Amino acid sequence: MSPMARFSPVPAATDPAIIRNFCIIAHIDHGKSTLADRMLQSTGVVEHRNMKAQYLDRMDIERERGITIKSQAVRMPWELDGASYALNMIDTPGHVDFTYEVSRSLAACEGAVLLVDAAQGIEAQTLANLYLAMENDLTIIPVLNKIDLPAAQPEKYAEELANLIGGDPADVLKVSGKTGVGVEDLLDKIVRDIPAPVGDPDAPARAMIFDSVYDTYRGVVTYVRVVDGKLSPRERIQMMSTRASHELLEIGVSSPEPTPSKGLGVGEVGYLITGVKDVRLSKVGDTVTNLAKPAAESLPGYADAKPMVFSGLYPIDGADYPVLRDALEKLMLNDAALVYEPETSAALGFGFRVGFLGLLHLEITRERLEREYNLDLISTAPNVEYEVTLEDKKVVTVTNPSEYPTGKIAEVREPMVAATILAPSEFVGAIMELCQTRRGVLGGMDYLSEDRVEIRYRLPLAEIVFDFFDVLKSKTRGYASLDWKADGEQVADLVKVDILLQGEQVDAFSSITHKDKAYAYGVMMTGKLRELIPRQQFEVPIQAAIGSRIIARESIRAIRKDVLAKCYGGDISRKRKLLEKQKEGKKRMKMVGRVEVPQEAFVAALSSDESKDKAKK
Ligand SMILES: Nc1nc2c(ncn2[C@@H]2O[C@H](COP(=O)(O)OP(=O)(O)OP(=O)(O)O)[C@@H](O)[C@H]2O)c(=O)[nH]1
Repeated sequence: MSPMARFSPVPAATDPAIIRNFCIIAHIDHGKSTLADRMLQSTGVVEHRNMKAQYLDRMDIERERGITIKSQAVRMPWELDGASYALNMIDTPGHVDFTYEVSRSLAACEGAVLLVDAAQGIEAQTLANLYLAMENDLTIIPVLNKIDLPAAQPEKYAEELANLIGGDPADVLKVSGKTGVGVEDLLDKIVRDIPAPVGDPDAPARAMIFDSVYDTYRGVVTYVRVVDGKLSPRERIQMMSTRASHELLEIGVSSPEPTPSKGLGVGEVGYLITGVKDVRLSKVGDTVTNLAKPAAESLPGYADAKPMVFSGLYPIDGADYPVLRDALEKLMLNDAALVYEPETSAALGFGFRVGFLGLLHLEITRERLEREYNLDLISTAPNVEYEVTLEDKKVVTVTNPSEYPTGKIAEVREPMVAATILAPSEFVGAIMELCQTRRGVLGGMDYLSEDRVEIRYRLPLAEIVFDFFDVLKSKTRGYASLDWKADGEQVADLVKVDILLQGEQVDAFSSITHKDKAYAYGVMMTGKLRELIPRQQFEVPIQAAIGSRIIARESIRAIRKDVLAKCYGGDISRKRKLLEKQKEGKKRMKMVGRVEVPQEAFVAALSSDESKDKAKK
């Protein structure tokens, strides 16, 4: 049968027996978005000529970076053996920073397509996502992708997959999202293997919120999966956690453009709009019910996402502070994982301390602030959250090195992670060496096949969150993959290193590091600043110190800068111009004590190139 013959319009509010809710889970770059796009095409939801590459990734940054951040749900019609079905595909992000978004999407599905690149095999996030899917009791359909690649080894990796989840290697589907080979078979298999949703159509309505997105024109758009009962337009709904009630202005499905419907019944996935402007009023994990006939019990929710990495964000131009505040408020409407509070820095002025899920989340947030709100920002060196117990037993949580207590400290605890690394076995030595230098403790090791090994380490988050992944990649010629999750905390020998300019502490440059690494940080930072700060009219010592102990020192020699030296004629207007220009330049200087530091020096000293490289991966 030609694919055209299988198109049919989106069915209206639906008998649960014909619904299949699924998501695609994969390691980053294994081709999830490409396959999703191909499915949209094969089911006729998006016509070929309207196809923008990666339809589901709506944000520009996502498209540019080729990564998926926010989950979206799309409904697709499909016919099998003469019967019509409605497939709801829920897109999930693949990057380790966004695991919490994956688990939300999984809870809305009955099945998952486990997609593996046929030239790469199983990777760390394949495993992490598979375990999440198994915890949610989803039916798993193993699929090898990119079989069009000359380097593909479908037989070998089908065996690896079958070993991992059980079953026959011959049952592993082989597809190419790029050419479309096997995609229709996959759609058939989704209909056959994934169970239809079950729920009580006559019970009071219960729908689970798995995503909430702020849209400039429509306000908050909430994505729900109906478990019991039915939601209809114009009725009043209630959010079970807050008891807030709203009128349902619109309810519908994305296919892929939002299409209003007469209601959503058992097992259906769609969106609703109530006119609220704040995503926090439509909290992910909350249960929506009917105000007139409310459900007695809410559905199990999700744990809130916990920020892992903190950084100070400051506008380069202090006058932009209110713009930054409003922009953060708007971003938070759309990103429940983002947390922030105002802070001030002697060096950088007014700004915010912002909590992120990881470095990629930080980079994306910063890029959105700069691009969508036209802001120029400085972000301070990212750090993790420490717990400090003082000798008087008081416990202080430190998310900013400048808050590090000065009193007598009994112990400092740092967050730990359980990391899983997958790599060809020839790299085991190099990986273990790297993990040891990062204060890791080996947890175990398993061979997935003869030449591929899974290595588990417990590591301090602070040691892996910045450049670990880049170093790992370079030590394994790009073959290793990494996944990690939070794993408690440990007591560690940590110190705060301060940077002093002419004896004045510059708060933005303070850092909390392990004692053994403090010296290296001091040398690096003082060296960087010596390069970046222009000479002044007096000598400027730059020092790194732990408490009152100096551990590194550089100095900038004195110079007298005479801007008029070049104008020996008597042209007074030219002289005035030069003096004006110098005044302009001064505005962009920050005074640290008596030392003038150009804004750019802060930006350059604080910019970490590693993090940018990492975000691109
Ligand atoms: N040859 C070949 N390349 C493919 C195929 N599917 C995807 N690719 C390429 O693989 C790369 C990654 O594909 P994406 O679809 O962006 O991967 P993804 O898993 O969605 O990535 P994230 O959204 O970041 O998790 C892109 O360069 C695609 O063009 C395929 O079937 N064959």
